[in-house]
Amino acid sequence: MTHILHFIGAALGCGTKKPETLEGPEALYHTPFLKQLNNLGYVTSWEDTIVEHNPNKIQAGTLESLSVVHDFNHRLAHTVDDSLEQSAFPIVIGGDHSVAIGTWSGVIHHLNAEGEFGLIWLDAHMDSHTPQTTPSNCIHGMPLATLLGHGEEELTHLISPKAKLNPKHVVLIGVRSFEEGEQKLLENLNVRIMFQKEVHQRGFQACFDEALEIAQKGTKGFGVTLDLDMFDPRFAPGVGVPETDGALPTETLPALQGLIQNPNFKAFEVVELNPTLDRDDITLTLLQDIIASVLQKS
Ligand SMILES: NC(=[NH2+])NCCC[C@H](N)C(=O)O
Repeated sequence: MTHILHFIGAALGCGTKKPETLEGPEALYHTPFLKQLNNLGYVTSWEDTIVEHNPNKIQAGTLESLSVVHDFNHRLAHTVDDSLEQSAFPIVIGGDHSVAIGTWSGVIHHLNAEGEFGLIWLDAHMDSHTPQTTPSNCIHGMPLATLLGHGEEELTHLISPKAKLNPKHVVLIGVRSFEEGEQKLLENLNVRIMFQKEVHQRGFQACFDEALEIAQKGTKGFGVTLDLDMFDPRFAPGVGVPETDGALPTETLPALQGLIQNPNFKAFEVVELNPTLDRDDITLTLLQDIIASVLQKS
């Protein structure tokens, strides 16, 4: 199967107190990575970069930035939808993790799969706060709750007035930092959470295999959203909210290898690259290695 890959930059930073995540897509854009993928037999294009519109200079990492995040995600969702309409495979490059609201709302809307889409959330955090439970007021701590239908209607009802995800098709892997409010929400919803401790015990491959089952059973397709802070900070220093004792690339990348060949896999997203915090492009290089693994044909 020939895949047309659409890279979509999601240059958003106002969901976090360290808004330089909006420089993430640009950092990848300026590497020869896409050219190298064309040599691998892919038809690749950098489709678009969605940029943040913040005319009133609202401070990043506050609840007031909700309108900026809404406007941004509305445009992102339509871009992702268009991409799928052209039978391409969207690869979204963030941006802070609140871009997930736009990416997955767009994919799910396109597939007409509200409540019938699987999402694998690879992250050190749960990102499942609502404006009522958030300790930081940062919207990048809320995207999963939003997609599950909890939070401000402006975001939960993006594109269509329905919850995008059914908790039974969602799984988190790598969690090791969270607060009570978000934990309660996910536990009440019975979402499968694989804490990093479980990953250490069972190995990433076994966890990911189980996640694939959960995300594909009874769904119209699935996606993967990967927050670079899932990794141990030694391997991904360029993120805003690093957490020690994270995943190892040597264990994670082989499990993602060739995922593109699964016909149920509809889109991929990598978020939270903050180039100003990176060292020697370690995180930028890891991001490319991750995508290359997913795209590796056997
Ligand atoms: N996408 C992220 N890096 N999220 C980190 C969230 C950290 C913390 N739980 C908060 O709500 O502020």
